[in-house]
Amino acid sequence: MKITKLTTYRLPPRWMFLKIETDEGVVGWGEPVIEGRAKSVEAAVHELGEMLIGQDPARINDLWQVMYRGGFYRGGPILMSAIAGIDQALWDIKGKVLNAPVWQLLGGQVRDKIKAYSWVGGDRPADVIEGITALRKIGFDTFKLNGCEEMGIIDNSRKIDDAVNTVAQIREAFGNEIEFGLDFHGRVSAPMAKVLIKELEQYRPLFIEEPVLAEQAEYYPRLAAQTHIPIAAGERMFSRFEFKRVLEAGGLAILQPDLSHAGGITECFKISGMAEAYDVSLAPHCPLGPIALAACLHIDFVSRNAVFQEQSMGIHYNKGAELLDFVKNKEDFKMDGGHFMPLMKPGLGVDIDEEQVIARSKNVTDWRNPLWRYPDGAVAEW
Ligand SMILES: O=C(O)[C@H](O)[C@@H](O)[C@@H](O)[C@H](O)CO
Ligand SMILES: [Mg+2]
Repeated sequence: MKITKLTTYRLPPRWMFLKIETDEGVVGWGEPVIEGRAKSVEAAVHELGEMLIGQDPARINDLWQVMYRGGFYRGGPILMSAIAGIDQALWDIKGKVLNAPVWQLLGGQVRDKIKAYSWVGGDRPADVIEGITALRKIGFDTFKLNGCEEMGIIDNSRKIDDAVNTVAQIREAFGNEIEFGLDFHGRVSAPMAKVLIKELEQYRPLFIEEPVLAEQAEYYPRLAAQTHIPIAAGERMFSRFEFKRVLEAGGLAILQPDLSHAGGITECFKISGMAEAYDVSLAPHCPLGPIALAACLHIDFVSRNAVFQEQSMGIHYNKGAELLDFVKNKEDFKMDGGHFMPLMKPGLGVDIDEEQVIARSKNVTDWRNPLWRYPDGAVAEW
């Protein structure tokens, strides 16, 4: 079998799908994208595609090494997201050829179901509580919310109180019948993270995510040393060579590699094994579309240290398309009591509605993340 064509489709809300065709008619789908830089990743996919045309799609490990090591300059969000989507599509092809779901090819299930969590938006505590109440009705009991708005490098106690007040009201409303992670989203400097974490300790959030930016990862062990709250990060780390450093330094209790940013299934399966060796859990990052989610689920079902799975149903970013809009077999993303069941169809197990993809890929507006500024005009971390 030989790879014959790569076609990319940029789609609402901020996704990109990749279709890889072969000379025997077997097709694989992937989701290479970095939110806000879809066109850059699209260019990278087609640059890397030049090395794939005519190659045997079954040789995933070799093709991965060719794409990664074949370039003198490597790594980073754009190239690793391009490799990720191509890798997902190659695993999709392999599963279809061998008539088995990817988790079966990776050694079979390690669990029967995986807990899902849902984003809950809202700027005021009342909105957040309303959101959680609605999501509980459809089976979720685990949530994630932004831990704070923009936060000055050194900010005042009112900003801290605002952030803590939301969390206090959530605990007040629901006690410990629910759990929630707080995503600091890299918005917070190390000194402010120290203060915020200290004040939040008493409310026992399930985890605190990206308490500081990945480029400040040396603070993760220091912040972990001051708190009992598990620290999570990983969505802005792009290969096992980056994850190696944070595992070695310690401090992270939860690794959150993104299956569409960190080199795909091949790379994230290795990362999950590395994390297990350090007794660190895995919670793949996934605010994206159905192919990215499927890739996460295949890793969840073969990684004992996977603990919960992010998914984007109803996420505040999904304007213009919802998680399963481009999927024919919506029922295969089976949920039971806030847990995903395994995808059973061959390959990634996602049946893409190509007609819809083609139609909706025409004149797509490119999503950009907001550019925040402090009151004094300086750029703030979003
Ligand atoms: O944890 C999450 O889902 C993320 O932090 C998410 O909010 C961002 O990755 C966003 O997608 C960036 O545009
Ligand atoms: Mg995050």
